[in-house]
Amino acid sequence: MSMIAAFYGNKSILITGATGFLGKVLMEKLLRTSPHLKVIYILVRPKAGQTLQQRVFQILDSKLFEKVKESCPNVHEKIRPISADLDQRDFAMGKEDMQELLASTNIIFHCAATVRFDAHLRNAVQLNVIATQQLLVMASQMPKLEAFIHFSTAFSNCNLNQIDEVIYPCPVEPRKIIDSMEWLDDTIIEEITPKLIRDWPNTYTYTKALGEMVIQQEGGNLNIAIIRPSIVGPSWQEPFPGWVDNLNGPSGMIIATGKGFLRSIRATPMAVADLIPVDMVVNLTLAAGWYTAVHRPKSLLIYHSTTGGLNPCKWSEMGLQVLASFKKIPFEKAFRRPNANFTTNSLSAQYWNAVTHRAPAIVYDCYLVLTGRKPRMMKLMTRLLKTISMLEYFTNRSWEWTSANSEMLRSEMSPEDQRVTVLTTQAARNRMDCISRYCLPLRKSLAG
Ligand SMILES: CCCCCCCCCCCCCCCCCCCCCCCCCC(=O)SCCNC(=O)CCNC(=O)[C@H](O)C(C)(C)COP(=O)(O)OP(=O)(O)OC[C@H]1O[C@@H](n2cnc3c(N)ncnc32)[C@H](O)[C@@H]1OP(=O)(O)O
Ligand SMILES: NC(=O)C1=CN([C@@H]2O[C@H](COP(=O)(O)OP(=O)(O)OC[C@H]3O[C@@H](n4cnc5c(N)ncnc54)[C@H](OP(=O)(O)O)[C@@H]3O)[C@@H](O)[C@H]2O)C=CC1
Repeated sequence: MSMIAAFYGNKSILITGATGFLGKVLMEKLLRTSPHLKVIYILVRPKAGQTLQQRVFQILDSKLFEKVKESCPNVHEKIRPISADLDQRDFAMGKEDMQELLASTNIIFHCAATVRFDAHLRNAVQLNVIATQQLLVMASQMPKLEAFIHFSTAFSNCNLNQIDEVIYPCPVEPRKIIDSMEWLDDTIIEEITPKLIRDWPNTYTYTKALGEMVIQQEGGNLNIAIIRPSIVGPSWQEPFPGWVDNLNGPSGMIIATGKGFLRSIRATPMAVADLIPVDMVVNLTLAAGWYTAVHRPKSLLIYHSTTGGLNPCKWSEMGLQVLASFKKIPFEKAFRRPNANFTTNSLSAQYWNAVTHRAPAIVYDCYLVLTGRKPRMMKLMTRLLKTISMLEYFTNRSWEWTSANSEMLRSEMSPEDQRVTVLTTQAARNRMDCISRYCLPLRKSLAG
């Protein structure tokens, strides 16, 4: 039997961000492979008029959980949602809930974060730094805690080119940033944000770097590991190939290409597109949780969940795959026939934006107005161009991530675990497979 799966049997596990993309896949895999685990506590906030229970029910009712429900029909009983808002002091949690968590938790997976690139620095600091700090305080009061696994990103140090599995210091101490957020007003924070974040491209990557420093400085004697995935894409194998449910990263751009909205993007064709399927990230996470708890490494270990260093895939390869896939199976009701190119300088990008994005949108909106309908294409294009401009930083650079810890982890796994738990290394060998799978699930789940 898998030692990792057996390890999680009989454990009480706390997951933050379980309603998010990675958190859901993590929860599913735990329930499917370790059906004897005691309980999974998930910190959930009510949202969009839905109660906690409605949110959890909707997640468990989704296709992602079909397989686990076959093998574990009482899956609802294993999940204990706890009302919590990570933006609030003590997470606005009830006293009894807090006491239960403190007394019972064996493993923490901290996935919650704001992943928006345009988040206000105050919000990004609150969730990606202060909430992490608060969770560490909680963890230090948990007598049964065996491991604390924190999700960061491979891009937390994207201001560097060569990134090792270590924590790099930030120019300003996290504590100083946290303190300043208390007395500075929003407008001043907006004004000083570019100066604070320096050569980080956005508040997301910057606050993830600060979050790592907080973990290092305030982790105390806790058994901690940090997972740094690169660009997380649809599942490769588990629970079935091609699951994805959001438009983050390349997904939204691929849909926009398939629908004929996106005709050009500023990208360096030879730059590496470091994509990692979500199930590989989850496999690495569960293995790291097991290793951290059982082997109790002397220092905090960081695991890169990346593919580029092993078998790099270029944006040009990805682009060709995407176009070939849409040629084979096109979207219904596309705006235009999918056809796109990469531009490499900002002048030609501006030209293509005017000619292939804005001009057709204006013409189409005029047509809508003339036929008595509401114009909408220019609004959509403006949003798309804003998103492209935020992603450009990542499509025009390459990074090298080392992966010694991930390789060490694999060598520590039992032969059975090595067989059933596909980590980054093998995923990289099948990268084209992962990429071509991007299009089909997106079409199925998001097109409309
Ligand atoms: C030579 C060959 C040539 C071949 C050529 C081929 C060429 C072409 C082929 C294409 C190839 C591929 C190239 C890909 C490049 C991508 C690079 C990715 C790099 C990523 C690096 C990531 C590194 C870090 C990884 C990490 O570490 S963590 C995760 C990273 N974090 C993110 O990825 C969040 C980013 N995003 C945001 O930060 C926010 O998106 C923001 C941007 C602020 C906007 O924000 P805003 O304008 O407000 O818009 P949204 O809120 O997004 O959307 C508002 C509403 O529109 C909806 N909608 C959004 N899109 C779409 C859509 N398309 N279609 C329909 N609906 C949509 C949405 O559903 C929502 O609907 P509603 O809910 O309102 O009903
Ligand atoms: N996706 C990717 O490409 C990558 C992700 N990562 C990291 O992985 C982790 C998970 O990312 P991903 O799943 O994609 O992100 P999602 O945006 O899909 O999920 C974020 C989760 O955090 C929760 N959350 C946000 N704010 C609060 C709050 N105030 N109180 C309680 N919960 C909150 C969300 O809850 P709600 O549903 O209520 O909004 C959601 O469950 C993050 O730490 C991210 O930095 C790293 C590299 C790449």
